[in-house]
Amino acid sequence: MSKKKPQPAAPTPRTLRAQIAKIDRELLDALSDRASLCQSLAEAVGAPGGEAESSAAAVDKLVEKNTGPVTERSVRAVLREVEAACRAITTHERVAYLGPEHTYSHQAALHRFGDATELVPVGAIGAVFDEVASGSCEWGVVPLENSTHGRVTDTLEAFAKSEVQICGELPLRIHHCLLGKGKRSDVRRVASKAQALAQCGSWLTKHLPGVDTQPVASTAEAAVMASADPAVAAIASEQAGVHHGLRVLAHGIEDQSDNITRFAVIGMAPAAKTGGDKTAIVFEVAHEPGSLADAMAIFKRAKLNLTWIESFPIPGSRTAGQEGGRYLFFVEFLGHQTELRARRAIANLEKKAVQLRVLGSYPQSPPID
Ligand SMILES: O=C(O)C(=O)C[C@]1(C(=O)O)C=C[C@@H](O)C=C1
Repeated sequence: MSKKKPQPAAPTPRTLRAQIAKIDRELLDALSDRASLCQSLAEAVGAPGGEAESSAAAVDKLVEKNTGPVTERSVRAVLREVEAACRAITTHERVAYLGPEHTYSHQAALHRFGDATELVPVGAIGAVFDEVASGSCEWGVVPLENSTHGRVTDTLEAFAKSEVQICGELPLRIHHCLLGKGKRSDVRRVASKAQALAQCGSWLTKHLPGVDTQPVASTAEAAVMASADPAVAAIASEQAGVHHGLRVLAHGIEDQSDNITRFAVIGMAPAAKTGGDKTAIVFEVAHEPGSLADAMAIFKRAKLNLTWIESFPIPGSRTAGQEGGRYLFFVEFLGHQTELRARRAIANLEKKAVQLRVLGSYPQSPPID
């Protein structure tokens, strides 16, 4: 009979705790080393410019290497905070977003910039652009488009008037709740940002027929209103509900379960090329037959793959549908504006366009849960 090999003794809770404490000390040492290297880098190259976005792209790449058991979401949150904490030592950056706290824009800003960065709530999307253009904030976070309801008009309108750049994108999964102080049967009015009301349009028709809707400045603003009046329900995030002491009257009320809003990170400095970039431009073509088709043929010839196209009436240029109205076209394609194909296409389009502005090049980002 063969003798059984003696098994090594299973580690005791005490030794396991000691090993965990040792790893924690190593993590702290590594964090201090990382922060010192960031300080040296900042001294060597001067204050960081478009760097926040390439760091975000580096986090995205690193998250792909995660083999578990920690979830992708948690790994991303930890890496983002490490990044933000180290940046906060060398620079005091401010990020404007559509407030008050607990809007989806706030969530997006936290995802990209972490808790260590100063986040500045403002009352309207246009004000986010103003904060960045005036230099009061280095960055802004604005919703660009939604997978269910399409473009965010306030943002496109602001891009039509502003010189700020898109430096990054951040697609965020959006799950709406119906929130209220009382019961669902108490609800006489549903308040929210127009975008959020539209994303839940079918649900509202089916479950609250005949109840009025009220568009307000943001979903969190609606949560504030609902906290003051049981007859008002808000469509907002669960976090907004928790913050304002509201009950969740219904969960996941978005009409499409895969509801994603793509946010843009805006700033004044262009983002560096990462190799996996997109470029957004806005242009106007002459109001004559074939001019838009000619413009689009330029992208075909340059073999530039389009990822977004949107037409937008120039504010104040005419009455809707009437002859003589002027339109802006927002186009996004794969590639960085410094690459030869993109440079050629932009130069050719500039010759045909009445006006053209490159909104920016930025790293492609995967959706965040
Ligand atoms: O009101 C908010 O919470 C916002 O951040 C704005 C906004 C938007 O206008 O698109 C952002 C994401 C959601 O799609 C709904 C609302």
